[in-house]
Amino acid sequence: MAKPFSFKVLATDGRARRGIIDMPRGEIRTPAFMPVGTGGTVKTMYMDQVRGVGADIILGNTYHLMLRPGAERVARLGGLHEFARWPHPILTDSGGFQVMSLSKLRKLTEKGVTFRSHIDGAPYEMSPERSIEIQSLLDSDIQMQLDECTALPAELKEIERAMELSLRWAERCKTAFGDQPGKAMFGIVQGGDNAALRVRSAQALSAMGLKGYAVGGLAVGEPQAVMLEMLDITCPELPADKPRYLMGVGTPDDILKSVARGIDMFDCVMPTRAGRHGLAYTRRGKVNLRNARHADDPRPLDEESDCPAARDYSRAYLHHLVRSQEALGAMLLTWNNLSYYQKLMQDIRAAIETQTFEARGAEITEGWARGDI
Ligand SMILES: CNc1nc2cc3nc[nH]c(=O)c3cc2[nH]1
Repeated sequence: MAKPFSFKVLATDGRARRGIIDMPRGEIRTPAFMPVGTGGTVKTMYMDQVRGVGADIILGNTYHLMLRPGAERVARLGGLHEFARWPHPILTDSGGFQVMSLSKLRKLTEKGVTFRSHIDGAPYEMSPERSIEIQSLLDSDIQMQLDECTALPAELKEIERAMELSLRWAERCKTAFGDQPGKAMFGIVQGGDNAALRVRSAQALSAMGLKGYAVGGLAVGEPQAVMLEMLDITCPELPADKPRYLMGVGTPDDILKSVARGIDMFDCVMPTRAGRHGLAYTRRGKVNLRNARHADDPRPLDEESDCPAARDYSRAYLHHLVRSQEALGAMLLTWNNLSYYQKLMQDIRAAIETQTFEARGAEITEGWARGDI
């Protein structure tokens, strides 16, 4: 019998929580940052490196994998962990968000979404049941419900319609998921920027007794203040003994402020995407290696880092690689960025354990403000 899914809060500091999720494929130290592994790969990284920077779990995109190479094919080849050689936990999103942001000719009804692939125009339909089936074929450890994320700003009645549809789809996903020992299906709170709808969504999902809860419908272009206000409203309505996952977030500053409001899990393409565009995250803020000011700078990004990409290469060399569009440029900067994000999470976890989260957060923020010397 597989070890059941469990979440324990080990320490709190204000509303911030230090916890641990225990699953058959390993433990997830929270607050956790999940590197995005869109098509079964964390772009430009070997999985050993992803593990090496301290990631306990990665995110896989159902939409991309169902289109190519196909969920049934991945299942025939032993599942996503085997396919991508990542033996630790994987969370897959449901695909709904990517359908609405990437696919063509999409139509959404009570049944689900129909759409055409952005790759070859082939027609697909995705119901809540099919989304869970695909995530199970991928052998995903944490599966997300199919939902409808409303783009903001939106009319109140539109936000309400999508929130209520997402609740009905949560019930259908819970039924379709059934009882997969050692795995979890998370619900997703919707409700846009409306407090009453957020509360209704969170309370209805909490009543379903799910293993974890995501806060969706945010990081869709709204100001940070609106996102944080929605967390202030939503988190208190979710069970304190279950993980809370803020989807698609975010910058290091977003993460600090969201942990302070009770969020335990994050995913964001920023560190990986920025790495491919010549941007480095460091404890002194962001450094754009495309900038000519780095052309003769012999210093590494951060001499104190334990990541070779940050410690062993000059800015001049990184600038050269980025300007010449050498693959190694994207590789080293992605490595640096993921290492920085994991170090940030490690500092956050340690600060909560020692009840120094607020002070540590202020120190980290000052480091960014000091800017890159
Ligand atoms: C990058 N921002 C962002 N990525 C998201 C992914 C999501 N998936 C499912 N449901 C969501 O509401 C949702 C919201 C999101 N915001």
